Amino acid sequence: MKIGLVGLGKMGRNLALNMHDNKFDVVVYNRNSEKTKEFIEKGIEGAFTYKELIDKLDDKRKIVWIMVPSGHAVDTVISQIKPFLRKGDLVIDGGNSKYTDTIKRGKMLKTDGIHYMDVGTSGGTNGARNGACMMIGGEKSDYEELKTMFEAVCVTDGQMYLGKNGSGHFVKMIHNGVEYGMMQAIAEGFEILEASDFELDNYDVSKVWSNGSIIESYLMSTANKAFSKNKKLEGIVDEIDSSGEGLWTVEEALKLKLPSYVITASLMKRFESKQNERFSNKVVAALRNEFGGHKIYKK
Ligand SMILES: O=C(O)[C@H](O)[C@@H](O)[C@H](O)[C@H](O)COP(=O)(O)O
Repeated sequence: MKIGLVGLGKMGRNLALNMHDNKFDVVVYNRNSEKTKEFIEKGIEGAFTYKELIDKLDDKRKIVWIMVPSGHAVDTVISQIKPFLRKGDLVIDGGNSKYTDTIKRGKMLKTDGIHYMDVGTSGGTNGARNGACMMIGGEKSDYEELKTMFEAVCVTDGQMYLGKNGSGHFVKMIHNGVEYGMMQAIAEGFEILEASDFELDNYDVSKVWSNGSIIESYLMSTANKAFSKNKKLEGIVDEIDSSGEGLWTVEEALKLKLPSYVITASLMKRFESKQNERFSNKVVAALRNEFGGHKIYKK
């Protein structure tokens, strides 16, 4: 099995290295050819055009894994690779696409007999490199064909076939809604600690909470990592970006008329962060930077 990986951003590059370490043949393509050259220097096969990429894949079945930002970029890649694909080939979207877009793309590709698979990928940049969590939607037979690869690049039990096209991205979207709420709760806790007169050390508190407590978690360890570098998060501007998944989760809750207070409030906090100065906003911004390499604004 040979995978053509499109997009050598922070997630794509780590996933390509992870596949390569696990002895899966991977051919990489990136819009900016400098990154492709870096990979070729590391001994990984690269391509500089989509035609070259697809020519280098197995004749029996071309498998192209897209790791580009959600939205327009995914449609652009699909439209550019499609002329080189044939009936039975497989396109995988490993980004954070909106599940409704995934369903539309799957249907559109199906008219030419091209298979589509959605792989919601979690675990941040470190996960992509050393063992990710993947939420997978598409045809079961495609999943079965790729199962050994999913098992190799994910942590144990960290990959799951969830059902038809869209289900992988749907589950990842809700995952991110939960992520918003959990991060916000952690951030508010630290804001209250910070305002108390106990003169608490954020690093110490996040450390003890990371060892045996009920709220011990990947996110708490991430907070501990951020505070180990900067106990008071000095210099971090308290603005939090969002790439869409929280908003889509809230839209879904509204559509289903389900009261989802925490996730909705967490999303509102992000919007509010663009207007007010709050320590809790710095905490969420620092956590996103730690686990996902997302930009933080510095004073
Ligand atoms: O599970 C993960 O590894 C993260 O969720 C990852 O996918 C990314 O860091 C978020 O998409 C950021 O989302 P926001 O930009 O909306 O905070």
